[in-house]
Amino acid sequence: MTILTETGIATMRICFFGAGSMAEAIARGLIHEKLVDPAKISMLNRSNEARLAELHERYGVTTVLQGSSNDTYLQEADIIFLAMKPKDAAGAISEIAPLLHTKQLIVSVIAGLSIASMEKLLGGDQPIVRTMPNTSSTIGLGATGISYSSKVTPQQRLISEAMFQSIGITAVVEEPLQDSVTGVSGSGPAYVYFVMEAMLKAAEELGLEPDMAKELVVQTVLGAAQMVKQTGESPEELRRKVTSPNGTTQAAIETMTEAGLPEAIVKGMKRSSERAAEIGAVIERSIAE
Ligand SMILES: NC(=O)C1=CN([C@@H]2O[C@H](COP(=O)(O)OP(=O)(O)OC[C@H]3O[C@@H](n4cnc5c(N)ncnc54)[C@H](OP(=O)(O)O)[C@@H]3O)[C@@H](O)[C@H]2O)C=CC1
Ligand SMILES: O=C(O)[C@@H]1CCC=N1
Repeated sequence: MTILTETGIATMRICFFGAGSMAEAIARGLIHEKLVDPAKISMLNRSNEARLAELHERYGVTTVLQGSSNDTYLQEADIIFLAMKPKDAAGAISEIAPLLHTKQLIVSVIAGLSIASMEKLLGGDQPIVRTMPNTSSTIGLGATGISYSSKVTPQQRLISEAMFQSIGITAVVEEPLQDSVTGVSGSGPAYVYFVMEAMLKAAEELGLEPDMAKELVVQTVLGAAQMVKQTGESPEELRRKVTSPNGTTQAAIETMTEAGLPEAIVKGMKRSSERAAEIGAVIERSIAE
């Protein structure tokens, strides 16, 4: 608590530029963990008023449509989260660049968007934090990769890490590794949900009622993740303990291996990482043109 108080974060105004799923996950976490008062948070989007009304209702934050009459939220914020889709990022960031000043901390969650591209778009000397969080931040179980531009001060690093640690764990990485973090934990929750979807489908095909199937599958995934965390044993060791020689699990694992499951997961994760780099390159080219 002392470190958080020292950073002065409780007195800071935070503006989310882009009010979608990721912005909500972070804002909810910060509010729920009592790191920031909702009165200090503003959330802006481009057109979706119903979404803004929902966020205001749910969290008590100030919500506004981005536009000239609302510039003040961006101008007065101490911390600005950039949280729109990558395709909207270049246009949106260059539009607000003239409003910003160099004391503001810019925190991006945008996949692929490099610090160099943001520096070009902002055209100023703002300290920039590039992050790759995930949606589990909503319940305080996020995993966020963090990289800093050379302008970020030690105090601003503390603030950034405190914010993301309040909603999960953090890993400070060299910027080139952010695309790898995207492939691992940024997109990661979706892989687990994808596996769960298949497990649910199979459970129902095996005759279980949907509600019961869901309860069994969720508890199995939760228990398995907690086993890795709490026992300190590797997933491989734990898998071996489930697998009796010539038993049911061995039969399942052999079938899944023959069907190419391990390779498919590795290939998919590498593709996510590669896609993050592609997205970043597209933005970079659009700025250069
Ligand atoms: N979802 C995830 O799991 C993760 C997402 N990310 C990154 O987070 C970013 C946001 O993703 P996500 O939250 O899923 O996206 P969403 O589509 O849910 O939200 C994007 C938001 O940005 C707003 N927006 C778009 N253009 C502008 C603009 N010009 N000015 C102001 N607001 C604008 C949209 O408003 P409107 O609807 O009104 O246009 C919308 O509220 C992406 O860059 C993604 O790469 C990172 C990690 C995980
Ligand atoms: O799918 C995406 O592009 C974003 C980035 C990581 C998770 N969701």
